[in-house]
Amino acid sequence: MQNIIEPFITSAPGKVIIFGEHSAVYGEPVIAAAVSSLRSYLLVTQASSPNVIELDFPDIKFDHKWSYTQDFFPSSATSTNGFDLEKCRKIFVKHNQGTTDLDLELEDELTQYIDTIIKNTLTEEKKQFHYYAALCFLYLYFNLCPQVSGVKFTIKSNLPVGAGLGSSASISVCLTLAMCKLGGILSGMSLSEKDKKMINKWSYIGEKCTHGTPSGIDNAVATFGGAVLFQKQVDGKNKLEVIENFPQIPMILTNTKIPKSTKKLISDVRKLCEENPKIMKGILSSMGYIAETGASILKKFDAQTSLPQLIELVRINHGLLVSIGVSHPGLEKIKLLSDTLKIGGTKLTGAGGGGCALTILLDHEEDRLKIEEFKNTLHERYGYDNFDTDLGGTGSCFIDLSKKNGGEILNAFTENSAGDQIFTPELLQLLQLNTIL
Ligand SMILES: Nc1ncnc2c1ncn2[C@@H]1O[C@H](COP(=O)(O)OP(=O)(O)O)[C@@H](O)[C@H]1O
Ligand SMILES: C[C@@](O)(CCOP(=O)(O)O)CC(=O)O
Ligand SMILES: [Mg+2]
Repeated sequence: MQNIIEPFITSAPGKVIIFGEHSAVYGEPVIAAAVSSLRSYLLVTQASSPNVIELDFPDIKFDHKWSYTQDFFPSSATSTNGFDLEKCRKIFVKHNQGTTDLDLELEDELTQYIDTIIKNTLTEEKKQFHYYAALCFLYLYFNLCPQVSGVKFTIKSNLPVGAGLGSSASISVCLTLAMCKLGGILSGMSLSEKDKKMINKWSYIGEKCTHGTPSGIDNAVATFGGAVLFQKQVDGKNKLEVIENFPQIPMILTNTKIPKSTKKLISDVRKLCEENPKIMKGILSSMGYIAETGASILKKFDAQTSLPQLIELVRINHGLLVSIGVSHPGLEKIKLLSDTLKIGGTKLTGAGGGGCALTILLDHEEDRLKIEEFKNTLHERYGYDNFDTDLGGTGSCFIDLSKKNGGEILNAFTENSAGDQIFTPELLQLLQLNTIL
C-alpha cells in the first residue's frame, strides 16, 4: 500500500570560505560562514504515480522520472546483476557506523549500479551538472530510503550554481534531510545536535559524489549554519568549532559567473602536490596558518584594528591561491579594482577558477562612493553580480507547511520557474517564519 506523502520542505544555506580553501582538503584548518540569505530548498511531494521517483531541478534545467520497478529494482534482477534492498541496507549500516572498513566490493557494486542507471536513463548528453546531481541523489537515495517510491523531489535555490558558494553541499544537505525523513531515520522535524551530526556525515558522502575529495567544510557549514573553524582529520573524526558571535564583517561577494569545475580544480591541485610535494607542503601549511590567525582575529573582533589585519591575510591567502593555479583572469579583475580603489582586500572564495570573490572592506566613511564605483564598474564593465549578504544564520532545517500560509509556500514552489525568480521578499519572509528550528 503506497503511503501518502505529506508535502514538506528542507533547506540549507550556501557558504563563504573566509580563509583556507583547497588547503582544507589536505587537513589544514579552514574558516567558513553560512550565507544566510542564499539558500537551497527541496520540496518533497507525492509523485504522479506510486511507482515513480521524480526529480525537478529547474535551476540546472534537469528533470527526470525513474521507474522504481524497472530502473531501480527490476524483479528480473538477480543478486549478481541487480541491486536489492538487502545490499542497500548493508552499505547503509556500514556508513552509519562510520566504520572505515567499508565493504569496498559492495561499495563499488553500488557505484557501478548507479552509474549504469544514469547511463541507461539520462538519454540526453550527460551534462556535468546533471550527472553529478543524479549521482549525488541516487547514492543518498539507495542508502537512506531505497524502499520509498511515488515521491517527487523539487529543488529551488537562490544560490548561484557552481560559483564557489557551496551550492553542491547545500543540495546534498537538503537531500540528506529529506531522505532521512522519508527513510524513517529522522522522526521529527526539529533537529537535535545528534541529528545534525548524522546529517553532516551523510551530506559529506553526497558531497564526495560531486567533488571527489571534498574537505567537508561546505557540508558542515550548510548543516550547522553560523560560522565554523574546521579541520579534516585522517581518521574521519574532523575538528569542528562553531565560532560564537561571528562578527558581521563589512564585505562584498562578487560572482564573476565564470563557470568552473570544483572537482577538476581540486584534482589539478592534487597533481601539483604530487609533482612538487615540498613546495606545496609549505604553501598549504601557510594557508592553514592564515586560517588559524584569521579565526583568532574574528573571535576577538574589533573593527578598528581587526579589519586591516584581516585584509592583510586576505591579500596573502589570495596570493598563495594564485600560486597554486586556482585563480582566473576574471577574478584578478576584481582584486585589481579593489586594490586600485584602496577600499579593502579581495580573495577568491571556494574552489576558484571562476565563481566568486570576497572583498573585505576597510569600511571607512569616505569610501562609500568608491565602494559604489567598485560595484557598478564590476557590473557594467564585466557583467558581474554583487551580493550584499550577512554571514552566519540558520543551517539545515525543515520548513513547516502545516501552518496557515503553508499553501502559499507550496504554490510558489510548484511553479516551474527556477529558484531565483520565485524568491520574492514576501516568500523569503514566509519561509523564514515557517522555519522549524
Ligand atoms: N539549484 C540546484 N539544483 C540542482 N543541482 C544543483 C543546484 N545547485 C547545485 N547543484 C549541484 O551542485 C553541483 C555544483 O557544485 P560545485 O561545482 O561544487 O559548485 P559550488 O561551488 O556551488 O559548490 C552541480 O553540478 C549540481 O549537481
Ligand atoms: C576547494 C574547496 O576547499 C572548497 C570548494 O568550494 P565550492 O565547491 O567551490 O563551493 C574544496 C573543499 O574544501 O571541499
Ligand atoms: Mg561545491
